[in-house]
Amino acid sequence: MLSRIPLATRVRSAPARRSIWNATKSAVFPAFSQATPRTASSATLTKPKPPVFAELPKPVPFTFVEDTPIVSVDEKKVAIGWDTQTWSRFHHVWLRDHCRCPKCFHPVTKQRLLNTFEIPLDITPIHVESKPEGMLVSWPSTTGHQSLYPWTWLQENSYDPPLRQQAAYDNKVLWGSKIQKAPPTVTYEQVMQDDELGLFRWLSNVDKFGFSFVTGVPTTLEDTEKLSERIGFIRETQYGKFWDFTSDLSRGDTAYTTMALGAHTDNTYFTDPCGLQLFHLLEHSGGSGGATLLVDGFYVASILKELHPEAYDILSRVPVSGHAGGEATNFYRPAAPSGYPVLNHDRTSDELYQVRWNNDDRSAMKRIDPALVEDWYNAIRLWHKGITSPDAEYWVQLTPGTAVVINNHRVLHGRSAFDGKRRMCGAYIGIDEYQSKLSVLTEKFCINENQERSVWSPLL
Ligand SMILES: C[N+](C)(C)CCCC[C@H](N)C(=O)O
Ligand SMILES: O=C(O)CCC(=O)C(=O)O
Repeated sequence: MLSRIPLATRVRSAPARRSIWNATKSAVFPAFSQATPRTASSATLTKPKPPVFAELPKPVPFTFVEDTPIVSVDEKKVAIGWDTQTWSRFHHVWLRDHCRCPKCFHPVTKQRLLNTFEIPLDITPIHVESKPEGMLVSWPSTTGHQSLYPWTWLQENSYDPPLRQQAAYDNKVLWGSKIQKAPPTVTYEQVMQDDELGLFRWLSNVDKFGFSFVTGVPTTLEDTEKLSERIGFIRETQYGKFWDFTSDLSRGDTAYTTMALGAHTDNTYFTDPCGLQLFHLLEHSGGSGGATLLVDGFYVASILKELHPEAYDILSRVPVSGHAGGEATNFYRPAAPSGYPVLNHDRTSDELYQVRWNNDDRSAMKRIDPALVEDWYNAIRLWHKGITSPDAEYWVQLTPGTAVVINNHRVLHGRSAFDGKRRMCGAYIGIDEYQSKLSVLTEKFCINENQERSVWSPLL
């Protein structure tokens, strides 16, 4: 029974997650069997519920040291003993390059002033001292250069070993169709408040769940545009800046028809697909359908990784290109001639950070390795079964006054076919603008409590 799965499975370490899925693998994932794709009519349509606050992100506490740590120096590195089991090692050249005294690091612009390339690769400290406020390093120099590194900063930036792999405020929660019971929601009034706490709750929802509703939005283009701009400036594209669209094929895209659109992410034809996508249904009269579909791509990917690791690997390796070619005056395709994989991972942490999937906009696979063609088609078939499974699909009927913002790098969206007059407005926001606003609000409410950004900020 699906009900045995917690509403939203907090992403913890893989073993913990695996134990949840192993226990219910057969019961939970008919998705990868012969599930028949559903339309909104076979789904239980719901309307967004009253506000559900995701608790604000709590910083992962540093392992504060009882007394000042032990430091020891060899010819290449400084070793710091946090406790008898935990040590970090920092190369001398790395430490010198990361000095943040006002001569080496601009205190206002937070930019490096030091000339990295004048640091001798074999530089070695004259003296290293463990002090209550941090590690004090004295360097060979005519001016007696000293660097003081705070202990929390050294823990944050420890790379050998990484001590804080997971970003201190990364609290992603993967979800399936059961999210419908308590979808992340804030109110327009909260979001528009001057103190920005409501805005932080909204973006914390998006950071955690990949989407969030906003209820009580005035049903006007102007107010919806203002709501979008609370996050950051709107990204203008070939579809315009703030869009107001309907099924008139005014643009060369099936979004401007009454057709159903399967779960997809937008802009797979851009090198940098938009980060957030806001939708606000202004009107739907004289017809039915047009329900909105949301699917957590990270959730489906983690199940695929569990059940079909070989398919997950193919989707993570084989690049796919896309195009927007429906208008004579423009033609879009990504900078990488082969495109980008469906599943994209951070190069060092291997964390999945972006899903790119729109089978309608996919271009001819003319650069695919012939040896991978059959495996790739098998892999996308498994992916399709996952994103169209009853376990993953969350269908919701938007109504005027409730907007939804979606992280287009994680959550796929779609809609059921419709008839009648349907008018949707919304906007794209770049992923960097979204993450910048979230970082600033995290600093304000979780790190600095409205203080000025320190040169030792964990964000730098
Ligand atoms: C959102 N708006 C209606 C303006 C444009 C929709 C573009 C849809 C396009 N096929 C894509 O997947 O990016
Ligand atoms: O019309 C809708 O509800 C969504 C359209 C869509 O998927 C898009 O614009 O990308």
